[in-house]
Amino acid sequence: MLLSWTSAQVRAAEEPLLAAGVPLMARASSALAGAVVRVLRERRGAVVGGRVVLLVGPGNNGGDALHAGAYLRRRGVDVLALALAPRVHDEGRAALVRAGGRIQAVTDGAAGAGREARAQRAERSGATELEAAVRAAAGADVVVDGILGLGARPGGLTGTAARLVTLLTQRTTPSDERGPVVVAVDTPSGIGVDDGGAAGVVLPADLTVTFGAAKPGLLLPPATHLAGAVELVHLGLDLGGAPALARLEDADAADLWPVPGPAAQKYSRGVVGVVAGTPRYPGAAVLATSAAVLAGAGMVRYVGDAGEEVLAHRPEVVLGVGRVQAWVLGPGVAPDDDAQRGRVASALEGVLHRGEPAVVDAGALDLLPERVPAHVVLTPHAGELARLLSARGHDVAREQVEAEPWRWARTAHEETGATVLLKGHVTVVVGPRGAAYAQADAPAWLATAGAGDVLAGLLGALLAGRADDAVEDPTLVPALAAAAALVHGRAGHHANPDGPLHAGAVAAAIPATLRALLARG
Ligand SMILES: NC(=O)C1=CN([C@@H]2O[C@H](COP(=O)(O)OP(=O)(O)OC[C@H]3O[C@@H](n4cnc5c(N)ncnc54)[C@H](OP(=O)(O)O)[C@@H]3O)[C@@H](O)[C@H]2O)[C@@H](O)CC1
Ligand SMILES: Nc1ncnc2c1ncn2[C@@H]1O[C@H](COP(=O)(O)OP(=O)(O)O)[C@@H](O)[C@H]1O
Ligand SMILES: [K+]
Repeated sequence: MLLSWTSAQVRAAEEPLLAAGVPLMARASSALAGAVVRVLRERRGAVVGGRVVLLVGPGNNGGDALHAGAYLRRRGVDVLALALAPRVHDEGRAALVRAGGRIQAVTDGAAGAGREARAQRAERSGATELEAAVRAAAGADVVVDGILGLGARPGGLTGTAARLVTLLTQRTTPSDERGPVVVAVDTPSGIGVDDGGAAGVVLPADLTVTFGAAKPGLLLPPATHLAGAVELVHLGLDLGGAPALARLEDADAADLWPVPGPAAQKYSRGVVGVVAGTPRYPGAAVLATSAAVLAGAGMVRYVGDAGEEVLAHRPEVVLGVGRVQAWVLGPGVAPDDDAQRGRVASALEGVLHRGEPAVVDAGALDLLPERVPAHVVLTPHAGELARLLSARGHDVAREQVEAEPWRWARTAHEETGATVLLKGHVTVVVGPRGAAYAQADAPAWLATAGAGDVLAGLLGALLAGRADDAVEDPTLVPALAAAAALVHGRAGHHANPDGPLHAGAVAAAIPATLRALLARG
């Protein structure tokens, strides 16, 4: 499991070590230098003679870059530090200079100039300086982004740093193999370290070497897409407490998946009740029931008017109401289908009285009671979440939910009590007691009609299989929801690696995906 802690949690954990004189920056910068050495070896087969440009900001993040630069210089690397702030880390600067590295102040003349003529002169020479800096960075083997880390204020890069990064990103395209490899120090500079925002311009990294612990921003969109591969350097911090945000890996999902023992029978394995689809939209009923069957439910009951189509595709499904361990409510339920909405409402009533876990999706979301227990899982996409929150007095649009998925999923959990699984390229899950997950397991090809119905059925089977545990321990529910998102994403890859997908193929890939996952886990 990949765990992340907020900047405040990381700083608090660093404090006692710094007070005890533990050389955290030396540890961080030597690990950073080690990562750059590996990149140089991979890129050019040798370290000596490699060209590294450091982008250096005003704080300790720049200090890390400068100390790493000193180390690299001693290994025979040509190191140029571009100082993008009036003052940079004193010891780091001295170490780099002692090692024979070059340091160059960069201004772009746009700030602080006095009279007009002087300002124009400064602007001209600043522009030349900036242009030369961009050329040097674009021509390097590796650019080390040490402008800002934990100390980044909201709003992103400003001033010279912003202008340099803008010009550099225009000059280099990520797919250009001749362009520099970008290694970010701790975080890509200017991201929202704790919320994954990217308010201003950010230099996309190929690799982020992060210190002490991953930060939530490295797991959340949009910043996660700017971080590249994330390498964690352990600094020996005692982080204690709960992480802010986690990401499940295959072994975690395997641990959470119920595997039948020899005494299993279909009822003990969990019955899923599915209220989905209508005669006009039977596809959602077929996909949700199929996914529940293929994910290994003991039995699937279908409730609704699309029974014929469901049976034509999945003869294993039983029609009609009966006892279930978990519900899947809402896929393909149209707003004008009073009969199916009535069935959803009565299932939800049962959920409140008897307490089974339930997945509340699509057409069931607007039938959600005011408050529900955490073993009710909402599975909206951003538009549906915006609608649900707007109906409860929050003025929020789809784009805002997409920009800050964790924040709005948290709000929806607080408003409803439900566990909230917010779908998207990164699927964010929020549950009780601060439990939160960000899963990025799916190919973008999964953004296809019906894929959400498959997720709902798959999650329903998992909740039915672990219904007692889910009710007893509500903090387990978000982990189960995250595991379902992981399996769903992996099934997308499995169904057609790197190619187009249709939802039926994703459902069909679930058994093999689970087999592979359980064999590895
Ligand atoms: N503690 C340790 O020993 C260890 C720390 N480590 C390293 O230290 C990093 C944290 O260092 P840090 O606290 O110095 O913060 P950092 O991100 O370098 O920047 C702060 C400076 O930037 C400025 N500034 C902020 N936003 C700005 C903006 N938008 N535009 C312009 N300026 C802006 C801000 O100004 P101020 O807000 O004070 O006005 C301040 O001057 C951490 O990420 C890790 O790399 C590791 O070595 C492990 C051991
Ligand atoms: N860009 C993307 N990359 C990966 N997965 C995505 C992307 N966009 C959407 N998804 C996933 O595809 C599924 C789409 O679900 P949904 O929007 O409910 O579609 P539908 O209602 O048609 O079934 C969700 O599981 C979502 O997480
Ligand atoms: K950085």
